Amino acid sequence: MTAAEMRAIDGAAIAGGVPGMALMERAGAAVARAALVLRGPGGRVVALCGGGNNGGDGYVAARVLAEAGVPVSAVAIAAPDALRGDARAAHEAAVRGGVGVAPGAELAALRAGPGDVLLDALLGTGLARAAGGAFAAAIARLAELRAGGAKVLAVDLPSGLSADTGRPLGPCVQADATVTFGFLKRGLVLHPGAELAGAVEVVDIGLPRAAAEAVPPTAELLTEEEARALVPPRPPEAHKGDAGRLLVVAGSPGKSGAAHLALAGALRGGAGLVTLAARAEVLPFALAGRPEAMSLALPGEGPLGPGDLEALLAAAHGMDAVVIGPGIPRGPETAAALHAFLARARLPAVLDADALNALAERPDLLAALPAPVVLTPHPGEMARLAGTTIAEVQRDRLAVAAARARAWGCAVVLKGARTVVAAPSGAPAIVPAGNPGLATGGTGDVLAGLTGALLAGHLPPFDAARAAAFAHALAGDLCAARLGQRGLLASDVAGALGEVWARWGR
Ligand SMILES: NC(=O)C1=CN([C@@H]2O[C@H](COP(=O)(O)OP(=O)(O)OC[C@H]3O[C@@H](n4cnc5c(N)ncnc54)[C@H](O)[C@@H]3O)[C@@H](O)[C@H]2O)[C@H](O)CC1
Ligand SMILES: [K+]
Repeated sequence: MTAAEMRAIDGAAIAGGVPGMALMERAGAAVARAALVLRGPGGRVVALCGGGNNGGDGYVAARVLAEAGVPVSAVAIAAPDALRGDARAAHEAAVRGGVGVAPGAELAALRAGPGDVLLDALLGTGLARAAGGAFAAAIARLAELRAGGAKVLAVDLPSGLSADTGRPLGPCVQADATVTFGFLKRGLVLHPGAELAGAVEVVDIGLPRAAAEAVPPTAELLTEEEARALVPPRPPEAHKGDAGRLLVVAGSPGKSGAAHLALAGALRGGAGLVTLAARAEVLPFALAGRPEAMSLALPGEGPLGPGDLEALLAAAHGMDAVVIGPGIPRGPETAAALHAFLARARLPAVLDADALNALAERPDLLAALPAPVVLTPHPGEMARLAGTTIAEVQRDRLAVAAARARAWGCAVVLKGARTVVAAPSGAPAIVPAGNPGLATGGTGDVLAGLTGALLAGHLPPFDAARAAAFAHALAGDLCAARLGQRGLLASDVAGALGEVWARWGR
């Protein structure tokens, strides 16, 4: 959920007769429970409270702990007389319940260490700008005390983190754990928010189902079970033609490995028959150790261009899907040739790497293609295709992927930490698997081949893209567990796809 979506659900719940104070009570009680889990023997709890409802949750948690006899106090980072509504009531109840509330000025004198828990109830989904003044000072103090051994428990989300993008707006709390209310916020799943939040617990605060259903999600977290369900089991009587025929156009001198890895991804991805089309000099290296693949030499030399069109169309005959891009020889003539090929072959296609770079000159051509297309850009390729910068792409990966998928009428797999998969309509999916070990040469080629294999197996493009992105990330996690992130190679990831299928019973 985004902050606005949470506000809408909250509003619908209150309009539907659930008092806001009841929500705040459950939120605060859940925070109190989590604080007891984090607290060490004899530890104290201190709630640092802001001026909105996030602060109100902090006051409720402090009161609940005081009622349970836990040593607890609060620090008012926003002056209590400026509090309104439920937050004001929560503060008053805390004071009545015996919670000592110190003014923000006393923050510098606050002591906390091992065993103690600091509640970050400064700012939640109401964050509107970078924290400054007393809020920035409180965030800095939390970091100092955490360095001294105290634990930080974030209320709803680490203060300073954008609930929508996963990026801090300015100074931001680093938490050990976060208790979030009702639904995961996007920012807790996307990087770097996922690290800033620590261990995230989603708690039910009694938001009615009807209130939640009134606000359809605009992003989905893809679960392993959902990804698995996208991949159909093989029918008992399957033959290799049913499993799909895939054409892979990949590789050039110096980049024959890209073709090799795309083939590995395609074969381990379960394509029934895989054919590589590449310049003759690429084939011996690309096919080495891959006797399962077939091949076709593209006559001519240099960049792919109009001269390759007839040979590629002949190769595409009878195929179910095509992967184009990993390591292809590219020149100014390549974009038009690829477009002509896709327009005439009318095959579901995965476009990766240099095919994307070629099309960056004419991304408008994508919208008019006759068959479904999956694009698998990394942030640099996306920036070129979208005519923007990498920083802009990374600032809001979900929004960029969704907007480009809509504009180009394609499924888009925006690779990187927390891969995002978007379709021309509907909510984009976040893939909560994968690790930095996948940031190594060739893993993208494996993903392109794998996605092509699923497309060739007649999965709709968004399903193929989501299943492939999850399976690939999970294979990367299985490899990292064995080899470390540093030791992981792209070819290991292709091999580990087999373990993913075995785990999924596919
Ligand atoms: N989702 C729910 O159903 C429930 C959520 N609860 C909690 O409420 C907060 C959101 O509360 P809200 O009052 O809208 O906002 P905040 O407390 O996050 O912010 C308060 C206030 O602070 C101002 N502000 C914004 N940015 C800054 C800044 N950088 N520095 C200083 N002040 C800033 C802004 O004007 C805000 O109004 C949610 O996260 C949950 O914790 C409910 O308690 C339970 C139901
Ligand atoms: K917070």
